[in-house]
Amino acid sequence: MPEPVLELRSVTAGYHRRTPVLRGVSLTLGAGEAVGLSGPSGCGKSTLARVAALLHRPWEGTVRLEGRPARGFRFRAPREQRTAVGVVFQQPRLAADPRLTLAALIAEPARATGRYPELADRAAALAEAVGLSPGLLARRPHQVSDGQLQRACLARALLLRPRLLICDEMTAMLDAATTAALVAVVEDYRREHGAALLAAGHDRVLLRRWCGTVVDLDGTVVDPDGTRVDPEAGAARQPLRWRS
Ligand SMILES: Nc1ncnc2c1ncn2[C@@H]1O[C@H](COP(=O)(O)OP(=O)(O)OP(=O)(O)O)[C@@H](O)[C@H]1O
Repeated sequence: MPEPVLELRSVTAGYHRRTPVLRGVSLTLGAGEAVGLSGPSGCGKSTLARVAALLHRPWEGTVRLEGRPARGFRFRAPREQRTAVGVVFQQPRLAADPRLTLAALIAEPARATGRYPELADRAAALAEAVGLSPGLLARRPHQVSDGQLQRACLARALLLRPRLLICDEMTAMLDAATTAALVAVVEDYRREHGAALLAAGHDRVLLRRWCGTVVDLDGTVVDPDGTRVDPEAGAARQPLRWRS
């Protein structure tokens, strides 16, 4: 059996020691699997996404990527683990260097890993796939809309061909047309590369259509037709324990 792409075991994490946001959360994501993460505002979806992306160090528990324990978080995360995960956040403006043109923004991971010339064609192809014209690619973040900037952020997240894509409320600020376009780009990418997806969001309808399986952070699993698979866990507000 292949190793899961992502495995969180009994993760406890937060920002203030006395009030952890995540308590004993476990989640396993197999290769090619798509799981949606829902739950009320402030329940810890983004925190979980950041732990999984090695951007936030948990206080307890383990994080494994492709079978290997996380060897560090944030700037200490080793490059091969960091680049195995692509992340798109809710607010593109907080995730984009305002000095870069959109073309340079998309190519940023290639430059950071010394693979720029090699991946220049792929960066251009991704820019086209997300619907950015050459005119828009020459602009800087303050000269484009949130939706246009988010398109660039998605292209950037896919550049190094991550095995796991984490979309943390990627479409929360976008209109229906942009949402549909970006979801389609993610789906094409996953079909082509067999990548796994962890998508956090408020829009249960979109998450169900997109991911098939949606898990509430309170432990409730919701299957594609909206039925609660495990109502007991939800009622008891058990920590999330999702294993496919
Ligand atoms: N950097 C931070 N410092 C301190 N507290 C934080 C920080 N980031 C988040 N929190 C707190 O942690 C809790 C969980 O936040 P998180 O953003 O993970 O929730 P969420 O489920 O993603 O919420 P939303 O759906 O509103 O985006 C909240 O109470 C929030 O106020």
